[in-house]
Amino acid sequence: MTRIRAAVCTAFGDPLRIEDLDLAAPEGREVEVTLEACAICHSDITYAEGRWGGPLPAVYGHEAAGHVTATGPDTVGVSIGDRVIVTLIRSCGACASCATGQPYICYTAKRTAPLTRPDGTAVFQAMNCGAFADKVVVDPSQIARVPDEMPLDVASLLSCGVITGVGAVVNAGRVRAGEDVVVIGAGGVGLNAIQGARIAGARRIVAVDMVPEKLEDARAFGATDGILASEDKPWERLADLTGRLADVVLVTVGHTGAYDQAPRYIGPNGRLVMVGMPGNDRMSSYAPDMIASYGQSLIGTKMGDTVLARDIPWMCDLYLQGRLKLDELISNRWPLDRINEAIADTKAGRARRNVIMF
Ligand SMILES: N[C@@H](CCC(=O)N[C@@H](CSCO)C(=O)NCC(=O)O)C(=O)O
Repeated sequence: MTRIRAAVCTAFGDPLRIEDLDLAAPEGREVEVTLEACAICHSDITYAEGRWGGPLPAVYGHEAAGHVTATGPDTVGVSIGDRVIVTLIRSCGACASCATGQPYICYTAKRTAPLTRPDGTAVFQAMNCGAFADKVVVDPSQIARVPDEMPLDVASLLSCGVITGVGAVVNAGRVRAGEDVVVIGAGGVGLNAIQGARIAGARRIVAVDMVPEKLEDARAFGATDGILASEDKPWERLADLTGRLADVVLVTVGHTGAYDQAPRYIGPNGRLVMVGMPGNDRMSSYAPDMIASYGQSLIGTKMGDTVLARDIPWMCDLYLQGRLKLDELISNRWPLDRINEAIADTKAGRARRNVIMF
């Protein structure tokens, strides 16, 4: 058992409270990772506001990186000192999802409960991580090694926003060279979808956002064009710009309004890739006859359909070659004590990624 400092949610919607907690020692194959950085993702905010439910008290945070400081008695292939990212993708390796190459939708992996208050009260390790804390204990399936040349604050972004955006394009959307791509939302995930489309060789990459400055950001990450979502019938601008509808449309924000509009941008045989996750029970509507008669597909994706052992090495290489922008994604670094200010800044839509440094 180790004493850690963590940001704890005690009531949905309230500021997180910095508390000392006890973290159990790693059991079985588990590993303890001392964190250097954890970025704030909109999913942390959705949980902290109660829009996805879940037990309380809880520690959120799931986009992290650090180095391994302890291993369980049965851990294999991981050494103390390894520099790793920590993700929420916990996979058992044996269920139907894992056996068919989809560890990102394994829902059978054993849940651990390593967190307690000093008085013994259980604290929920949200999203399998609880990484708004200076240390975590996680399953080894959740970690991936990163090269020594890669700073860990930058590496932390790979744990969610980058793999979700790039993976949605490459793994889920299967964008091919020469296809036209629309990315709705140019925030922390959308910018990565945009650079994923650039890496995949898309012809036109059209960013759609409510905020003009975000369309400028989008261009820096590879967008060829931008459409202001606040315009009347913004989808009509697509044909003006490119002369055709899109092959692939990605919704990267958790807004049902964006999902309602998305099919308007898709051409015959096109794919709608659903990435952003609205709160529970939020609905969108579609015209099924159009989707059927134009042979279109709706594709849901969690964590960019990422297989860590396959995808993290190539993304690290692309970063080191200067082809995957990561440094540019970090807006600010914050100490854990100021996490509520960092969350407010993320909620205000000002930041690409705010990173908590331990
Ligand atoms: N509506 C769902 C929760 C949505 C969901 O799947 N959230 C993801 C976080 S997205 C990462 O940015 C998740 O992995 N949640 C935790 C988990 O699956 O263990 C619901 O009702 O739960």
